[in-house]
Amino acid sequence: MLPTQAAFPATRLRRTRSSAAIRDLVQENRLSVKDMIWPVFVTEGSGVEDPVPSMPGVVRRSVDKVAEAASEAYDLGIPAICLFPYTPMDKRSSDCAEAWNPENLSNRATRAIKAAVPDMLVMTDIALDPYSDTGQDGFVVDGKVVNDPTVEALVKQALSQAEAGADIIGPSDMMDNRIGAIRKALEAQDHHNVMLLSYSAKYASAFYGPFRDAVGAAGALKGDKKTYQMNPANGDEALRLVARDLAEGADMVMVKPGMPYLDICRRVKDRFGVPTFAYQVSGEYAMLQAAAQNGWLDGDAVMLESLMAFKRAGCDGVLTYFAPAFARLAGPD
Ligand SMILES: NCc1[nH]cc(CCC(=O)O)c1CC(=O)O
Repeated sequence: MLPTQAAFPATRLRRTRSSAAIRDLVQENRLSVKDMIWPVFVTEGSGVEDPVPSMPGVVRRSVDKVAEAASEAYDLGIPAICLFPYTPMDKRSSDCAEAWNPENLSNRATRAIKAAVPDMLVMTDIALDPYSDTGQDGFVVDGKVVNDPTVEALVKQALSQAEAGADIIGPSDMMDNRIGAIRKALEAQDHHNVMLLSYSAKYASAFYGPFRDAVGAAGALKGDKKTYQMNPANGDEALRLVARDLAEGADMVMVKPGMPYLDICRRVKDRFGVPTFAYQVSGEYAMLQAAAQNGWLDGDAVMLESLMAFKRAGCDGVLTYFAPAFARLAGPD
């Protein structure tokens, strides 16, 4: 409800913008590194920091370097890291068995982080695209991504991640019934406190391009992901997906990408009042960084403004490649 405002000059809305002190005092939202999850790419080898060309400032790290980066991130105040593996091509296959190998990159990185910084929250990704020879998030049969056999595989993947010590499991695959199936399996195996942060409203977006380069899925991917990821034209459908995932046992939900979908963030937060995250995805990061590198935008300023937009849209937190840069700029709270 908007209060009735007196007419000018009794009301001058510029009064509360007239100094830095008053602007701070009436500021509605604040950014904190405590609300950030840092996505990190993991690759084979040791001592490796391999730049991702389409994401200036982002590298793929070998497991030892991931553990080192996790310690530094923890010291910067970053509470959570999300792991994405660059699986070697010879370990990608049509049965995607590497996805639930206890010794796969993601699981080794989880254990290494937990050994180095036990209090860092580790989030892992559920989907088959880093392990498949098709670049699709599920099994492909007769040219179609099949739902139910994929969910069986995702359950195995989730259990192997929980065994490795993941705190938060993030199903990004967009199959139907995966949250319920994973939750049931986690409970049955006594992983009662493993959290599910569901990529509930994940759109079939062109903003994932640099990510697919980073995990080596771009070359393999034939076609698109439109039979499972959402149509960017839809909003109501996002609410149905969130409602469904919560009913199946999701603890937290996500909207992805972030900046072009802030209306969805706001609707989800208002409607459900559950922990709501946005993923400021690779393409959003890439376009801001590219413009900043060209001197066309002030990099720090647009980083801060874009991150603030998520808070204003109602998000409790954000997955962002900017997490360390933000932390260095803003300092711990
Ligand atoms: N399951 C795949 C996955 N998990 C996270 C992202 C994108 C993240 C980003 O662009 O930063 C994707 C890409 C896709 O769906 O093709």
